[in-house]
Amino acid sequence: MSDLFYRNACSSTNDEITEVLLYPRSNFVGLYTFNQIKGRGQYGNSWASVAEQNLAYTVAVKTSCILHSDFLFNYYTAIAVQNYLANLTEKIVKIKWPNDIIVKNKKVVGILIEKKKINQENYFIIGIGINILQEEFDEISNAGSLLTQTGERFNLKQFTENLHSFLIEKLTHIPGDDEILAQFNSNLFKKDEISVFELDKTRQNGIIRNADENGEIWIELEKSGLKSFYHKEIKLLY
Ligand SMILES: Nc1ncnc2c1ncn2[C@@H]1O[C@H](COP(=O)(O)OP(=O)(O)OP(=O)(O)O)[C@@H](O)[C@H]1O
Ligand SMILES: O=C(O)CCCC[C@@H]1SC[C@@H]2NC(=O)N[C@@H]21
Repeated sequence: MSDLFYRNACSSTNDEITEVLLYPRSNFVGLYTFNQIKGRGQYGNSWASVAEQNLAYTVAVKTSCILHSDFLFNYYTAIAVQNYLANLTEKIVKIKWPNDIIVKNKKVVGILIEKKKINQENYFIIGIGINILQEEFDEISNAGSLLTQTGERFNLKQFTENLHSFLIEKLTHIPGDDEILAQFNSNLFKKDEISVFELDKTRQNGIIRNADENGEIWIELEKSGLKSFYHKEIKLLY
């Protein structure tokens, strides 16, 4: 059983879902809008949305339903969204570590997972922003939408309802840690390709090898060999 709520406008769906969860609900509660006004990204960044073009969606899941470590749960959410998009398009859909979704080299999806206690219950609050119909990304150079990257115009409401059902199915059947890691690594953006990174304010070439069970990424760097990094210790430039 699930509930999916719609609002004409929201500040942030990750914040407003708290109000929805004050009342007894099913195990998976979704809230979405096509007009998010104060979207939040990772590390306190803001998440930009153009009204009636992009989706802001949050699904809340009781943490008691989830046995995995936080970052494996993060990885699994990214896999689920990647799978959903890959089923909709022939274009290449990848996961940029740790959890951005890239379609044909542009960031189309951002995911922000937070933990909150509401009414004595602990939740994973999974916020997913998807650029769907937006055509111009003047200030965000690496961003794109499903329209710019696939040429397809998806119906916003249908897209959201199908996404919600798909995610619930995925979150109801979470595989083991090894399987999550294997699926994550097989969809990793730039895996085994020469890339340019920024590390300690300098640039160097390297090759992404794999994400591991500790939440680190292993990169073979031209100058210092194979090393592992946590998020924000190294930046993939291109
Ligand atoms: N609608 C949007 N689509 C794509 N990116 C957006 C959007 N709105 C805001 N952004 C922000 O643009 C920035 C660029 O994304 P990018 O993936 O380069 O940053 P990042 O996630 O901080 O990078 P990294 O994980 O490599 O350190 C991010 O801060 C992202 O949150
Ligand atoms: O890449 C990122 O920085 C994460 C962006 C997450 C954006 C989504 S949109 C729905 C939910 N509500 C928010 O305020 N943020 C998330």
